Amino acid sequence: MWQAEHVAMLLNQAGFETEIVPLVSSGDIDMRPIDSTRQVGVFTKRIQQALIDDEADIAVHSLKDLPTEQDPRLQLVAVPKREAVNDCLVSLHRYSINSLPEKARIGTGSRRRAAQLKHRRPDLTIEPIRGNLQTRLEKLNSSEYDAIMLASAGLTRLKMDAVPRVELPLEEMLPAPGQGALAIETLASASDVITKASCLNSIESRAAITAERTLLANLNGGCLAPIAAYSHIQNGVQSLRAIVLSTDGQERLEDERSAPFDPSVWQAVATELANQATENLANRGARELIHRGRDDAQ
Ligand SMILES: NCc1[nH]cc(CCC(=O)O)c1CC(=O)O
Repeated sequence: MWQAEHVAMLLNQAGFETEIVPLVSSGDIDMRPIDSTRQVGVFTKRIQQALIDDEADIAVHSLKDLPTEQDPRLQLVAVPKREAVNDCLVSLHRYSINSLPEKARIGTGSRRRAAQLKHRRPDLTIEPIRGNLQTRLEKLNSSEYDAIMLASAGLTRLKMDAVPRVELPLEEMLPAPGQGALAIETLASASDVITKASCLNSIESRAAITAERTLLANLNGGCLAPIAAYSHIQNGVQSLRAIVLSTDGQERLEDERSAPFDPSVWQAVATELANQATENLANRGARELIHRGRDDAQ
């Protein structure tokens, strides 16, 4: 709802009228772990269906939740300027990764977060956790966990500034492809809406998430593999950093590269960065790591 209202506000500022169509996704209702027994798109399918059924003109998603495979009936029209991309560690004691007590129990359902944490602290125990932010924070308070890991963007959007959190630097915890960005989708045939919604696009955020998501798609990672990627543009240069890990965090492959950013060919630059990173990681065994991770989960 925050995301939809935020986008409505941006559209209003651009002079367009909006109406919110509240929807509930299967990912909101079904509290089983999000694993390979479930389909992709648990947070986005219901919202996309509203476009197809003409219940809504514009879909607003967390970009991180949007599968990389594009439904041909739909179009990713805009990526607004990205917010906080990093993850944070939430605990009553404001632990950092280094100061967590020996063998602490950490709540996360993300293999990417678990693997990066275990890489630094093999002694920690990872426990699954699901539910919206409020539910997860209640579980922390009832001391089922010593700490939980969350995207900072979620806490910031919900103005949960009172929650004791330690921001994790990108060197310790690289985010998921698309983390902290929103995705605005429409029907591919809705040219009028496409023209209006395009004004919300940030070309730099779009270029960054394109590099991250192309890498994810190239590696066939889906949303479950321990793959982290972060791209951004600074001083006319686009950089891409990517990490692939084994689920236990013991093995870790990293790639970092950059290229001059040119807005007129942003898509080619982003794709080329991702393709080169993929090739380098694949040559070092990334596909095997990802494959093994899949078997671990079954
Ligand atoms: N389905 C989980 C999800 N999808 C997007 C966010 C956070 C906000 C974002 O990354 O844009 C979250 C929660 C989390 O990872 O803590």
